[in-house]
This record gives sequence, C-alpha cells and structure tokens, in this order.
Amino acid sequence: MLNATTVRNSTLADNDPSLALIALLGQVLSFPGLREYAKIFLIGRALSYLQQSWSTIRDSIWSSFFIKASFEEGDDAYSWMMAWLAQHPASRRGRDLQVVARDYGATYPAIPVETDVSMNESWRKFSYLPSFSATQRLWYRGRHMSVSRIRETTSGYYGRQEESMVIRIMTTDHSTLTHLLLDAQNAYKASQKEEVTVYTSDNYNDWRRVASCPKRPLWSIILDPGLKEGLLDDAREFLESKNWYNRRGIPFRRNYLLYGPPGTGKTSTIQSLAGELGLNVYIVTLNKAGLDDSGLSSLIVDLPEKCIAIMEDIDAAFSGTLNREESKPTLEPANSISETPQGGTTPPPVPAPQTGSKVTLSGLLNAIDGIGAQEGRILFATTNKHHVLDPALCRPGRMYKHVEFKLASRLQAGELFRRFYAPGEGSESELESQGSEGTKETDSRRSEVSSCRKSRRQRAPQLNEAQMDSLASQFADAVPERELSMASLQGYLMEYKTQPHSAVTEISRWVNKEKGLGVAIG
Ligand SMILES: Nc1ncnc2c1ncn2[C@@H]1O[C@H](COP(=O)(O)OP(=O)(O)OP(=O)(O)O)[C@@H](O)[C@H]1O
Repeated sequence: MLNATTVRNSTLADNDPSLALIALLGQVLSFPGLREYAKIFLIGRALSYLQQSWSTIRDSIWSSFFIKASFEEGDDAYSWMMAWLAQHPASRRGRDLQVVARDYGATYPAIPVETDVSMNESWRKFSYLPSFSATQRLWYRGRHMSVSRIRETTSGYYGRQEESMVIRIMTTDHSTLTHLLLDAQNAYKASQKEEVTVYTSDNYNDWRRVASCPKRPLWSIILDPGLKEGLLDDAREFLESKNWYNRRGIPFRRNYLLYGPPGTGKTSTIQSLAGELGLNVYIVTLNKAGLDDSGLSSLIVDLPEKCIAIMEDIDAAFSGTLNREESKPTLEPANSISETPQGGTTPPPVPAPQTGSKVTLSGLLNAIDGIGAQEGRILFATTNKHHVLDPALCRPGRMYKHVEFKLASRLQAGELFRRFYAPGEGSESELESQGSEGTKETDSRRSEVSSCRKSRRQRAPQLNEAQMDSLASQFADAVPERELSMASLQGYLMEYKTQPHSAVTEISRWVNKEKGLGVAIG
C-alpha cells in the first residue's frame, strides 16, 4: 500500500543515493531476525572499541609513572649497562639467565674446585646476564625497574642480528636515570681496569667494539732511554690541559707520528700508553674497502672525547692505496682489461669488487685536524716510510711530534734478554715460597703448586744475578747495533724459551743467517 509519505521518500531517495542506502538499510532491518543480529554486532564492536581505548588509556597512565630508556648494542652505553647488570646481585639470583664467557667484573662466591694450573684465574671468566626470553625485574635506589633484552634480525639480504635493551624505571625523576648511567659507567670502568677496549669501524662506518685486550705494561717495551716516558708524560699533560687550550682558542687535540722500521715497537707502545692513560683504542683502517672521505670524516666525528685513535701505515696514502686528489677507486680488479685506444673489441666490463679505499689526501688531512676532528682525542699515526709522506701531512702543527723508533741497539737487546728470562710467575723460587705458606694453603692451591712442579721441566732455569748479567751481555755483544728489529730478536728468543744458555751460544749463527737472508732492515 503506497501512502503519500512513501511516495515522498521514494522521490527524495531517487534524488540522493545516500538516502536511498539508508532507506534500503531501514527496509532490511525491518526483518526481525536481522535486527537482532545487527544489535549484537554493534554491541560487540562497541565493547571491543572500549577495550582498546581502555588499554591505551591504561598504558599511557602506566607509562606516566615510568621512565623508559633504550640502549643499542655497539653503543658504549649498552656495554655500561651490561657490566652494571652483570654486577647486580639480581643477575646472580635470576632463574632465567644468559651466560657469557666474559668478565664484566662480577664477583661470585668462592666455590672450592679441584683445579690444576691450566685452569687458573684467567679461565674463570663468565658473567650472568638477563636472558632475552624474560623481563628481569629488580630494584634501583628504591625504585622498581624492569629490563628487557631484545634480539632482532635486520631486514635486507645481509640481515644481521642486532641486540638492544629497554629499561623502565618507576620514577618520573630523570636524575634516577642519570644516576643509573653514571653507576653503569663506573661498573664498566671497574670491569675494564685491567683491559683496553679496542674498536674498529664496520661497513656502515659505525664504531664496533671488537676486543678487550689486557693492558700491556709499559716496562715490557724496551726503547731508547726516555722515549716512552716522554710520550707518556706529554700525553698525560695534554689530557689535563683542556682549559688551557680552550682559553687560547687552540683546538684541543694531539697528533703524534711514530715512524721507523717494522717490528720496532710502535704499535705495542701505543697499546701500552692506552692502558697507562686508561683510554680506549679506535683503529682507523685507511685502506678499508669502500671507505671514502665522508666515511672517514664521520668516523672521526663519532670518536668519543678522550680516546686514542690509531691510523696505522699512514704512508698507504702515498703508495697508491689512497688517492691524492679525486675519490676514484684505486685498485683495478685483477682481471680487468683496459680500454684499447684503437677501438678494438673491449671485453664486457667486469664489475669491480669493492676493494681499496677512496680516501683522498685532503679528506685525510681534514680528518686529522679539520673542523670535524674530535676534540680531546689523541691520534697516533704510524709509518714505516717517513720519507714518502706528503709535506702537507708533516707541516708544523699538524703532527705535534714525530717520534723515531729505531732498530734494536745492543742495550735494548741485552734488556730484552733480561726481561725474557727474568724470574716471574711460575718460576721455581716463586713456587717454593707459595708452597711453604703452611696453614694458609688450601687444597686447591696445593694441587696447583704440585701441578706446577710437575711441569717445571718446561720452565727456564732460574738465573742468579751474576749469571743473568753475564749471559745478557754476551747476547747483546753478539747482536749488531741497529740492524735487527726487536720483533725479530723476540722471535729468536721464543725458540729458546726455556734455554737461555743455548740462546746465547746460538745467537751469532742466527745473526749471520739473518744477515745472509737480508732480513736486517735499515
Ligand atoms: N721495543 C720493543 N720492546 C719490546 N718488544 C718489542 C719492541 N718492539 C717490538 N717488540 C715486539 O715485537 C712485536 C711487534 O711489535 P710492534 O707491532 O709493536 O711493531 P711495529 O713497530 O708496530 O711494527 P709495524 O710497523 O710492522 O706495525 C710485538 O710482539 C712486540 O712485543
């Protein structure tokens, strides 16, 4: 039955499609079953919406009580937090842990173990860390804190695993987070007391920690009198004079150039100075594949304040590995064929592998002391070919000091001999005194000493002072002045690790052989 209203509605609907849709919906909903279904559907949607809104509101209320901080692997702050967590008692008590064979400075209760010399302290390096699968909850300065470690694989063909960590502290006070970071920094420093951390750059020109090396004592490096002491004093004095530099507007940086034949102790001296100064080492590999000026510059800018940067073999800049002017690939692929001027058939180009660096001389100079060069860092550049260095690199002020490392003098050779056969850890006298500690001696220590005694035949006989003087001077006399490197002498002595007398009787023969082979470098 059509009445006037229906006629009017249908006329309106004819004119407006949206009204037509509503009218159709009204007609469909006029069926009783469908109306019930629509009601249930709408109520369900409304409930789910309310639930979502509630969890968003709850999360934002909840997070307003927390400070959330994230840390990424490769960044120093990540390592600080790892050391702090490893030293936190909660990590020892935790029931879901990651165990790493690395010493983060945590102390564990002494557990008596039957051990021998081969299982000494250096083997007992391990740390407990929160696992990736569970969130660790702990307390910090009376605040509740949670730690979640995350491991993700980056996208792309060469996806690599990256670790990160998120901590939440129940506080709104940022100073709690700052305190935590300072504590973490101290925990890390304490765990690294005996070590120097070494960083190199990755393919993305980010710094990555690659190793922690034991500090090398400065006394173990034998140089001409005053050389290493002078370097150490100078570097110490520099690190303490930031204000002096700032007041005079002089860039607070110091560059040293260490030069001399291979194996004369340049790298060892830098490593040892880093330990003495408590600085980490950042190795800049100038001929790294794909490194260009902007990559080098970003590496230098990203150096932390107060660190040691090493550029080894800086002469590589002048031997064809680095370009002087333009950034163009320097190494041709081995099988590439150059263009024929006569227009002969040229084989299809072979894609050049990413070998060799694209760093230019100006890029290098800029990295050394340009505007972007990091303040407070000490740069050591080393070279075996001082004479080929570009004058621009050697101009006054660019390299603060040029320090020559010479081939071994007789004095150095004699001293090396003494150090090599000096009574030290595990020597007979030391073991005797350890074994006679009487009542203080523990069972495990006793077994350690007895194992040591068993292996005594592998140790050098203990030389008294007179014997040492005599053998060291015979050894030194047989070594020609400034003809052999300390590294080669050290290599020779390694062959007679436990036979100082043979080392002396055989030295002349060995020297003649080395000279005959032209090993001596001058
Ligand atoms: N003056 C030295 N005193 C003690 N050991 C030394 C000395 N010089 C070299 N050595 C030993 O020789 C080895 C090589 O030394 P190092 O790498 O420091 O030489 P380098 O001058 O840096 O050589 P290169 O120029 O090839 O890098 C090290 O194991 C080090 O212990």
